[in-house]
Amino acid sequence: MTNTFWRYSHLALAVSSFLFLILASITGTILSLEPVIEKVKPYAADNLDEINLAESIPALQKKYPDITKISVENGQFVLIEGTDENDNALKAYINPKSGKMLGKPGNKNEFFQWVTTLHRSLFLHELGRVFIGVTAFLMMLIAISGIMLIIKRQRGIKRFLAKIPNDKSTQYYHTVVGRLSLIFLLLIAASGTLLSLNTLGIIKSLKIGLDVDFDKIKSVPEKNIKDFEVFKNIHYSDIKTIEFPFSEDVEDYFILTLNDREIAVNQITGAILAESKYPFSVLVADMSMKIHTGRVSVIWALILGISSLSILFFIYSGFAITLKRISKRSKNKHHKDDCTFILLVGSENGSTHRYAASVHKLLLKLGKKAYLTSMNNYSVFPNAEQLLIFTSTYGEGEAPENANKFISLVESTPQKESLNYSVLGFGSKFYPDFCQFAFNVHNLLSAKSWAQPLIDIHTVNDRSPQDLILWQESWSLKTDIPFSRFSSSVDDEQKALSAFTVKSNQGSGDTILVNIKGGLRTKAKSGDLLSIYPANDHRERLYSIGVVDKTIQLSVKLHDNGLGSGFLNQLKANDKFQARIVKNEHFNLPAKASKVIMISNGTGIAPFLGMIDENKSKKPFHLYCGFKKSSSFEPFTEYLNTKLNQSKLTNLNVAYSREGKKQYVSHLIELDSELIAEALLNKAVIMICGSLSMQKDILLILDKICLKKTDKPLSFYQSRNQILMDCY
Ligand SMILES: Cc1cc2nc3c(=O)[nH]c(=O)nc-3n(C[C@H](O)[C@H](O)[C@H](O)COP(=O)(O)O)c2cc1C
Repeated sequence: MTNTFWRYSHLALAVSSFLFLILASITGTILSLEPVIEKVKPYAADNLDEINLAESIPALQKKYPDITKISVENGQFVLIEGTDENDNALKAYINPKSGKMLGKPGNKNEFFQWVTTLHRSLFLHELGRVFIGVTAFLMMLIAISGIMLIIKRQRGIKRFLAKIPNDKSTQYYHTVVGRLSLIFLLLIAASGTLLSLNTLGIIKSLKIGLDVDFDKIKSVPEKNIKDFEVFKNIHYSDIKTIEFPFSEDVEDYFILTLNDREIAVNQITGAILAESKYPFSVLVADMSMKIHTGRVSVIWALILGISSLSILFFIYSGFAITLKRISKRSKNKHHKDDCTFILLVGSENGSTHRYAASVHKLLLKLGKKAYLTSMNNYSVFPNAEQLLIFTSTYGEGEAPENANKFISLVESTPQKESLNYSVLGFGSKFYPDFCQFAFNVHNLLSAKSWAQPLIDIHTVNDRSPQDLILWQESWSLKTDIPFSRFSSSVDDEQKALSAFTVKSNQGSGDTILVNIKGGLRTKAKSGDLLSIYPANDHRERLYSIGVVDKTIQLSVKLHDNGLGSGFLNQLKANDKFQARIVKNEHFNLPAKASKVIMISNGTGIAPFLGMIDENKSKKPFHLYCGFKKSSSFEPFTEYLNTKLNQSKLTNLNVAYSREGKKQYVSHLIELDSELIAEALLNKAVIMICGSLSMQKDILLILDKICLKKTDKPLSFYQSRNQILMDCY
C-alpha cells in the first residue's frame, strides 16, 4: 500500500481521536506512577519466585493458626487473612517466608481511584467505556499506520532502526521518538482494546469452575504440608490466591488460584483433587491487564508512563507537521493563463516549497507575472515562457506526494508553445537515490520537443546554501534576474575577487583558448568555474575550467557582442584581471570511478583536458567530443595525442557536424552503446560538458541504452552520481 494511504490514515485517525487521546495520555501517565509508588511502600515482599508453599504454609500456620486466605497482590504484596492467636481478625501484609508482619492494608488512594475511573469510563459508565474502548482501538490503528510509515520511510523492516539523517525538523523528531515508543504504544492500545472488549462483555472470558469428585476423596496416606509435592512446586510468584480449608474435614480442601489455572488440593494427603486450566481468552485478558496496568514490574510501569507521555508529543508534533504542510498552499496573484513564469513544486514537508515561494515572491517583486503551484497541478500554460521546477525526492527515488501525477500529466498534456525549463532537485545524499525524481523530471522534459532546458539540472544536498547559490547564479546568468538577498536561508556570499594573470590567449576560428594563472592562494580543480564580471557591474559570467600544471585553461566560444567572450578575447599575455574560482564539486574528477567516459561538444572539452592530465594512475578514460569542423578541434589535437601516448587517455572519438560523415557526438555514443552500458554496470562515471541541446540528445540516448541494456532508467545512475553534467 502507498505512503499516501498510510499517511492519510495516520492523520485521519489522529484527528478523530486526539481529544480522547490527550485525556488517556495524561491519565495513563499518572496511573503508571501507581505501581512505582506502591513498590516503595515497606510491605512489598521480595523473591516471591523463590519461596514455595511447602516451606511457607507450615511456618505461617505456626504463627497464625487460623488462616482463611492468602492473596498475592500485584505480584509483590502477600496479604494474609484469618484470625490471630488472640482471636482477633487478621488482615495484614506479611513476609511469606518468616511470617513477619510488614504492614496493614490501608484505604486505596482516592486520587488514583478517581484517575482510574476517568481513564476507564470518563465517569460516564457504559457510554464512557465505549468511548475509551474506541479510542484505544483507534490508537492501535494509529500505531500500526505509524509503524508502516516508518517502515516505508526506512525502506524495509530490516532498516527500521537504521540511522535517519537529523535535519532538526519536527518530522525528524516525530519519527525518531515514534521508532522508540510505537511498539510500546501498540501494546498499550491493543491491551486496552482487549480490556474494553472484556468489560463491555463483547469478548467473554469465563473461567471454568473446579469439579471435585467427593466420592474419590481419600484421607490416606496422611502427609505433612511440608511434604506435599504439589506445594513444593508452587511458588508465591505463581499465585493469585490460596483459600484455606474451612475445617479439618477431608472434604474441605485448599483452592489455589494460580496465574494459569485453578487447583483443589487435599488438605490431608496433598493430592490434587481437581484442576481447571484457564481458557485462552482468560489468559489473554490477564496478560492484557498486566501489560496495560504496568503491574508486572516497576520498569515496565515506567516504560508505559513515558510512552503515554509521548502521545502528547506526537499530537503536538503531528499537528505541527500538518500545519506546515497546509500553510504551504500559497495564494497566487495572477491567473496561471496570464503568467510567463510558472513555478511547479514537488514538496512533501514544505522546505522545497518555502524556497520556491521565495523565488516566486522575488519574481512578483520584480514585476514578473509568476504563478506557483504543485507539480500535480501541471496543465497547459498558454503564456508560459519559463517552467521552473523545484522538487524533492522521497521513497526509493520517488516523487513527493504532490508531484506523483506529474510524469503522466506531462506525457498526456504537451504545451502548445515552446518554453524553457529548469529543474532544481532537493534531496539528501544520505539516500542512495539522490534527487532521482528531479533527474526523472529533467530527463522527461529533455525528451519533449516543446521543452528547452534553460540551464542544466541542479541538485541541493541537505538544503546546502552553496548548492542553492550555484543554481541561483546559473539561473540569473541566463535570465538576467538578480537574486540579491531574497531568501534568508541563502547567504549572499561576499564575492571576493582576486587577480589572475593571462599566460597566453590564442584564437582558432570562433574559439579562443585562454591560459591564466592565479595567485599562490588560488585553489582550482578541473571542472570548477571561473567567474568574471566583464563590465564591473552585477553581470557575472562563468566558465568551466581545466587545470594543467597549475595553469587554468579556458576554452571560450566567441559570440557577437558577447559580454564575457568579448572581454576575454581582448586580453593579451601578462594582462591582469579580477575573477574568482567557484567550486563546482559535483563536476570534479571523481576519485573512485573505475572508468571515466567524457562527453563534450565545442568548448565543453575544457575541463576534460585538465582531468585527463590528472589521470596519474592511468585508469581507462574515454573521450567523445563533437566539433563543427576539424579546424575547431585542431588546438587540442597535439595535447590529446600526447595524453594518448602517455596512456592517460585510453580512447579518443571525435565527431564533426559540418564535415566528413557529418556526425554529432550523440552518434558516437549510440555506436558505442555496448561499452557505455557495460561501463555503467561496472560503476563507471559518465561526465557530460557542453551545450544543453547536446545534453538533451545525449540524455535521450543514454536513457534508451540504460533501459535496453541494463534494465534500469538513466536516473538510477544519475542519482548514484554516475552521470555528472555541467552544461550551459
Ligand atoms: C522518508 C524520506 C525519504 C527520502 N528519500 C530520499 C531519496 O530517495 N532521495 C533523496 O535525494 N532524498 C530523499 N529524502 C530527502 C528529502 O528529499 C529532502 O529532505 C528534501 O529536502 C525534503 O524536501 P521537502 O521538505 O520539500 O519535502 C528523503 C526524506 C525522507 C524524510
